[in-house]
Amino acid sequence: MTKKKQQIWDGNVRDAALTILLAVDKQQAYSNLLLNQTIKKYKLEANDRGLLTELTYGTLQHKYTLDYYLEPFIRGKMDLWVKWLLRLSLYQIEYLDRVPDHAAVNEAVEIAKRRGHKGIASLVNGILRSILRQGVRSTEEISDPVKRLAIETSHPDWLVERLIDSYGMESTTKMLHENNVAPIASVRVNTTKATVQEVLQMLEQEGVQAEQSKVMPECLHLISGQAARTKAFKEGFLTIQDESSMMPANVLNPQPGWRVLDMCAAPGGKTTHMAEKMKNEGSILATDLHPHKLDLIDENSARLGLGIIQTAPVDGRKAAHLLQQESFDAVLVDAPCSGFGVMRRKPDIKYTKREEDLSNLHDIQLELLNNAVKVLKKGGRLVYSTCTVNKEENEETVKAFLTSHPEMEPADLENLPKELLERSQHGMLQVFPQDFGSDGFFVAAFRKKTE
Ligand SMILES: C[S@@+](CC[C@H](N)C(=O)[O-])C[C@H]1O[C@@H](n2cnc3c(N)ncnc32)[C@H](O)[C@@H]1O
Repeated sequence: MTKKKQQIWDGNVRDAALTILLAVDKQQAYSNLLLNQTIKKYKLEANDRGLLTELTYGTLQHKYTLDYYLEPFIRGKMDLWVKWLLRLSLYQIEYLDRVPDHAAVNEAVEIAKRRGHKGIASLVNGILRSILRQGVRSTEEISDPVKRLAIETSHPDWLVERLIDSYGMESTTKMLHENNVAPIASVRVNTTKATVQEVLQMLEQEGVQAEQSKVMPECLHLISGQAARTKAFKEGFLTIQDESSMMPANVLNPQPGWRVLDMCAAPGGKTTHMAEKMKNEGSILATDLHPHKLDLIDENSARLGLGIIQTAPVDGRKAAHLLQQESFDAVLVDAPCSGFGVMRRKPDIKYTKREEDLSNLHDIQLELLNNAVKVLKKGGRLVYSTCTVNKEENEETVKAFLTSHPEMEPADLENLPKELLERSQHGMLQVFPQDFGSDGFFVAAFRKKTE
């Protein structure tokens, strides 16, 4: 790419990042979906894709910290887009070594001129140059340690307090810092089609460097390159999935020939994993509340060559009325949740979830589990999982569930590596983002008593 073209694209990337940030704020749009759409629409090349992702996630991830830095330099009201432009520019100045400060300021001024007028450009220029001269204030000025941690890591106060109550200051501090670090990209090998070594070789031939995880044997960590663009992906040799999300299928441990229900299945990451574990023998009914999401499961199973998955739109809270009683050997409830374990991937969660939403989620999770029990055969295995680190949705949902279901008992978490089993207690396992660099995730296993 010529130097001139690079410069033109640089401008577009920052502008595109600003458009995404504004849509996330104003329309509560999902940052990850908008990023993917923008990358497709502008047909961005690898460098620009990387920069756009970094600018969008980085600015969102550090929003409260950036606001704390900006506050002394802003007087009076300001349009929302100008505020986001300042955050975006200050993010580059404070966190990105590869962007020279003057380039970040110049780009901001150009965008301000294009989107507004000369007056706004001069305001943006003035604020950013003052910050460059004076530097930003230290968070040491915040005397309350909870508030300081909230600002330093850019999380809402109520969430920081809640996590400290549950896990203590040390773990919470590690977790909140980890939430601002880019996740490890990982993929799951489709073991019905090839071995781990074969898929590693296929990827290498396509210029993607990867290595086998030391935790989950079917998991590869990507070192460089993009799995989604490879022939190996298109031909169904792998699925893009976080390593923690590979736990539920392993813990449920469905065997070839079983009849399995995946109650909250879309987009089918765990459904297809289970089908692979079952060597594509038996049957899986994959249901989800939202009918339009079922296509994603069908697409994924077709790509992976898995023929045992059937999809149906079912509200899990009514599953016991719609499906046959005691007809499944195993049920997976990968429940809707607050997503506090995946804030690295979806930083908007930090700012949009409200504390009052959490007990509602707990109630829905219980309803789903109540229905799962009814369709599960005696002696059958039930696994409950969430991608959150919120005790109310994890341990407390399990406790309430077991209290109201004497016919169920906690079951051993089988089929997991030693490092994970050592962390489990009473048939439950909470993984934190700082443990293995994978998502924060919770899994619990139960068995339906035979009498
Ligand atoms: C955590 S996601 C599932 C991810 C999926 N298991 C995977 O591995 O790809 C939770 C899913 O639950 C679905 N859902 C929400 N409420 C539901 C309900 N009442 N019944 C069934 N599915 C529900 C959502 O549409 C969402 O797709």
